[in-house]
Amino acid sequence: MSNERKRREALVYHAKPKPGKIKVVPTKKYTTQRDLALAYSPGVAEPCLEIAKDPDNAYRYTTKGNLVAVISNGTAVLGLGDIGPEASKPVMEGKGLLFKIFADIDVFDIEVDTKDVEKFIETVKNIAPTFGGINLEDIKAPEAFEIERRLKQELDIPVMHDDQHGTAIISAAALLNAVEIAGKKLEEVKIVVSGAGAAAVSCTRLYKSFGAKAENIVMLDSKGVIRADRDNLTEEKQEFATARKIDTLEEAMQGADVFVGLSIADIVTPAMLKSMSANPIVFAMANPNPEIDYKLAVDTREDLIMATGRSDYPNQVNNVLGFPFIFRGALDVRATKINEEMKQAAVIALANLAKKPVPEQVNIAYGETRLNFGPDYIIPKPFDPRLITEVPPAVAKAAMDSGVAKEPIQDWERYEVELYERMGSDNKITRLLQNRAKTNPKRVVFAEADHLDVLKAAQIAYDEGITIPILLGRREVILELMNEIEFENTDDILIIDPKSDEQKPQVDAYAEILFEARSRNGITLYEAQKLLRERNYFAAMMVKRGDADAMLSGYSRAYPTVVKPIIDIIGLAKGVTRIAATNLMSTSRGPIFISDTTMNIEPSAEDLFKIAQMTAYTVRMFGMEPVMAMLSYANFGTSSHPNAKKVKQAVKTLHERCPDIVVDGEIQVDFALNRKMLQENYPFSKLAGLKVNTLIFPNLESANGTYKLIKELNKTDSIGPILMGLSKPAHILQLGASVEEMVNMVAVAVVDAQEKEKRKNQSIQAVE
Ligand SMILES: NC(=O)C1=CN([C@@H]2O[C@H](COP(=O)(O)OP(=O)(O)OC[C@H]3O[C@@H](n4cnc5c(N)ncnc54)[C@H](OP(=O)(O)O)[C@@H]3O)[C@@H](O)[C@H]2O)C=CC1
Ligand SMILES: CC(=O)C(=O)O
Ligand SMILES: [Mg+2]
Repeated sequence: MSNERKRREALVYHAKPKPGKIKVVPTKKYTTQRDLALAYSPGVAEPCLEIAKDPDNAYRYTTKGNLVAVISNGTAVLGLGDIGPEASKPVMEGKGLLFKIFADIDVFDIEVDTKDVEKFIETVKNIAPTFGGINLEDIKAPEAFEIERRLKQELDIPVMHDDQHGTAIISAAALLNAVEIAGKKLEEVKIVVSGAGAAAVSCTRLYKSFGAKAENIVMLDSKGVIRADRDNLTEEKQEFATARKIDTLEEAMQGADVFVGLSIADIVTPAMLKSMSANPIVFAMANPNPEIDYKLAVDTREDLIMATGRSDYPNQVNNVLGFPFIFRGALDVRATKINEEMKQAAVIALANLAKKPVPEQVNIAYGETRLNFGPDYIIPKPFDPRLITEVPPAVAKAAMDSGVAKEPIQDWERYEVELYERMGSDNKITRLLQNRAKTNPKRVVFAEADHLDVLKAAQIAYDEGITIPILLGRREVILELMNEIEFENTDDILIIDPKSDEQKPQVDAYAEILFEARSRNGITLYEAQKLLRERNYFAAMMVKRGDADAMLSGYSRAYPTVVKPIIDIIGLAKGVTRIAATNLMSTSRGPIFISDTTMNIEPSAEDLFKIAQMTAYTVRMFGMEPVMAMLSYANFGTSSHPNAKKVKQAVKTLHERCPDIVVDGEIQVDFALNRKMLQENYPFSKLAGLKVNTLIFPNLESANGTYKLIKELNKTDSIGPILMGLSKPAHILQLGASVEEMVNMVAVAVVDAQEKEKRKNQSIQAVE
């Protein structure tokens, strides 16, 4: 993708559909007059009075305990420098987003228009009562040191300058591991630190606390090596001044074991890398562009252990891995500060986590086959779901042990469950799906590629490495639209117009195949030729013949007109009598599959059994184990109506023929989703104590209505309908689907193709 396109994409992302990245969402009911009388006057006076009596009650009655201020004056924004408070807002909103998605912490971002240290401190102190913690961000050195020191001293809530300590914690964990992999000792390695600002000073201090020796460290600022005999050094720079008589980065790098970059882009040359010792460690952490380009560095030396602050290369050493989890632990024990013990505990927790076997989910999320502790994996990945249960407890425990926890944790097991459950609402399923698709991209034929949004989806999926698209439609229209959206017409992308003369030989060949298969079903060769000029028939035949791996259609046509060619040409998988569809909803309690959302109007007990079985197959395709409720208006025999009995029969068949599927019913939806209700009333159920993730509805109206209701009311992401039961991957888009929905469906089609390839000779029936 060109830099100009990346630039525009970033601007559109921030501008549309609403400007910015975060919003405030009420957490209490507010529908009735009674609710409002509690939420606001007169009811609100009661918690006010309680807090007036004892300010600590703010933690009980308000969001204070889970609210962090991300505060900046915009003087050192990433590596962009002093760009001012307004210009820093996208970064601060970004930190807010990361706090929320990784640790469920709410954030107000605050941009303060002053460079005056005293005024800044006063502002933060004045607003501190609102917050449970203060995250200082992108404030330049040396002011950052004084601001943080004073605020820590004068406030009784955790205050952390993220660029100093977040960065120090992550890079220290990475350094401990990198040194071990390089077969060296931290006490002995020669370290060059480029930058003498907030991040660099704090990182170097933490490395020293883990054993790095002052005499082995050379630090540089914009003027060169910080020598002890240099004039006008700040207190912090004096702390790291070297006695060596050298001036330049080039000289400092000779024979060095470690380079730590927290300065600006592109100041390290290949020649400098070559002059370093064997197995050198390079952390080029300037953002957004590192001190040396990742590829240039790894091409220069094979024995290099390389990390950057970026997410698009291995070893992202970025404070995103730290601040959400450090604050989570600190807030959860109401720590009055974030002290050295807590930081060191976070370092050790992170370093150790990188050495543990990586869950498959993380491999999938990063499109890796196998992440293993080693030169390309020295630190956990930010999307590792174990971070939330490993780092905050370590930080919380250190706070308790060092006496700064006002509310110590009593039950660690329960705390771990709480931490885990906080993460239910993120969109990791979409991420998982797209990344799994990327591991082995497939050729997807887009039957309606002459529609702008379909083409945009194909472009994104292609850019993301999910698919190699085959574009069906009028060639000149497709080319014009491609030009409009700067979708480069590369050699690997096929454009096919089944109606064109050029395509006639292939249409005729496909028609022969259809004619041969269907001539005894009343189809003539002429009719077959006519059908094959129709794009859905053509696309389906491409998949059938293996000229494409999957097809996608339905954006501009009614469902039945797309289903028919798919069934006619591709046909059902072995053992399947009817196809069905499931929708994956991303809900606040985690992902939920809903079936059958589009195909079977009034399924029989046998149909319900098959729908459940096919859905279980699809759930597993997403790397999850199904925990399935067979829904009804009745619970376990409370009604003898045939509708309830039908579900009961389907459950019986499932229990008999598919003992590997965790499934039960007939059950009402609230009992299925509310673990407490289920446990209290039906403790014998196979679902008791489990988190249901799959709902099989008794008929089409209820399943279809429910998924659309959830989607519209909650504005939840929905992936699907995912067609189940076909012999080859074909998926149907919702009429007028959004580009985002279509990209997800491309990923579904690709993953489906990967799975079908894997199980080539197995049919769904084989699991019976
Ligand atoms: N990966 C990560 O997680 C993080 C990365 N960073 C990155 O670190 C960098 C610094 O951030 P921060 O410490 O907050 O900013 P500061 O403004 O506090 O410090 C910047 C430092 O860089 C020095 N510098 C500027 N030019 C050069 C040069 N040519 N050679 C050597 N040093 C130079 C400055 O020198 P002088 O003192 O002379 O002005 C100053 O010491 C940024 O690029 C930022 O994106 C920061 C935090 C986290
Ligand atoms: C990552 C970060 O905080 C920075 O680059 O400033
Ligand atoms: Mg920063």
